[in-house]
Amino acid sequence: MKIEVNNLSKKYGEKYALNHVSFALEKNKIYGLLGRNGAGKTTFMNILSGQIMPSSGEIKIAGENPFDQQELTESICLIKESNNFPKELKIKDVLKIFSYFYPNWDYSFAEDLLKEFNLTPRLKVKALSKGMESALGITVGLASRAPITVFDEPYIGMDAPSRKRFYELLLEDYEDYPRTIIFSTHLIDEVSLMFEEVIILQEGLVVLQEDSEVLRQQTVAVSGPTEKVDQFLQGKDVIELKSLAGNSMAYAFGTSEEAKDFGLDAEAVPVQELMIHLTEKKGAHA
Ligand SMILES: Nc1ncnc2c1ncn2[C@@H]1O[C@H](COP(=O)(O)OP(=O)(O)OP(=O)(O)O)[C@@H](O)[C@H]1O
Repeated sequence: MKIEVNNLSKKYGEKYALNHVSFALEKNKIYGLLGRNGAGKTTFMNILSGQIMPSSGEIKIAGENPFDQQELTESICLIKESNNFPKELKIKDVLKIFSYFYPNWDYSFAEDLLKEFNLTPRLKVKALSKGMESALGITVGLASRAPITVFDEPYIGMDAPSRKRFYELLLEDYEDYPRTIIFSTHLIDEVSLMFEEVIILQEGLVVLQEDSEVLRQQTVAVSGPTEKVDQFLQGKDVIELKSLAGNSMAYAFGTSEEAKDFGLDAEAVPVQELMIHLTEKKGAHA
């Protein structure tokens, strides 16, 4: 489902959490929604999923204004960082309730996911550890197969192997059942390879929206003798530069071909570094 965001704002008092942003998300793509604390990511995801109203502007889903709550509920699954489920419910009841909401719900996939994450269906939500509660959120988010699935830092408390398994399961299921997935995270380098497109917010503005492959092609990490690195960097937008004992390492906008012409070693720039750089330069790449 295509999502069009038109001149969307959310104001709290005098402060804009989102400041007249416009952008579009294509259907069946995995988006990374990135930005520093307070950038407006959660605000956007909450408006998209109908949890809060915008101050002005609109979001259209598949060309329509999603006024109808039923339509929204069926189309969008938002899994937040915490408190996704009533504490008194048992896991099996959580799954039952969500299976009613989502027409594409896959019962056997949900059961497989419970086993995968060692979740016992008769346990109450209040008895779960943080990581187990996150795993339940992920189970619901994936089994919903909602055309728009939104994960807002969904893995709090999960250990690294469980998170890795989650990313693998998401990609496997997405291959078989493509949908629009919006993923907000601070663990950027852990998941950046999964993103097909990256959107970076800063202080309520979109400072970058770019195809991940294009980003990878347009930026380069170089290393070599300081003199050569300096020559290569002439006239380029430098993301980061470190020098030690006659050698330098730099992240910059440029291609690996150019870097190799200078006789430098070239690799991809970690998306996390790019995000830090772009959100330091206020208003850059608007
Ligand atoms: N209910 C609220 N009342 C007042 N201000 C709010 C409210 N919700 C969000 N804000 C403010 O709006 C701005 C954007 O917050 P938001 O939670 O969307 O950011 P975020 O990018 O999700 O941050 P984080 O990465 O820390 O989760 C922040 O300045 C925040 O303080």
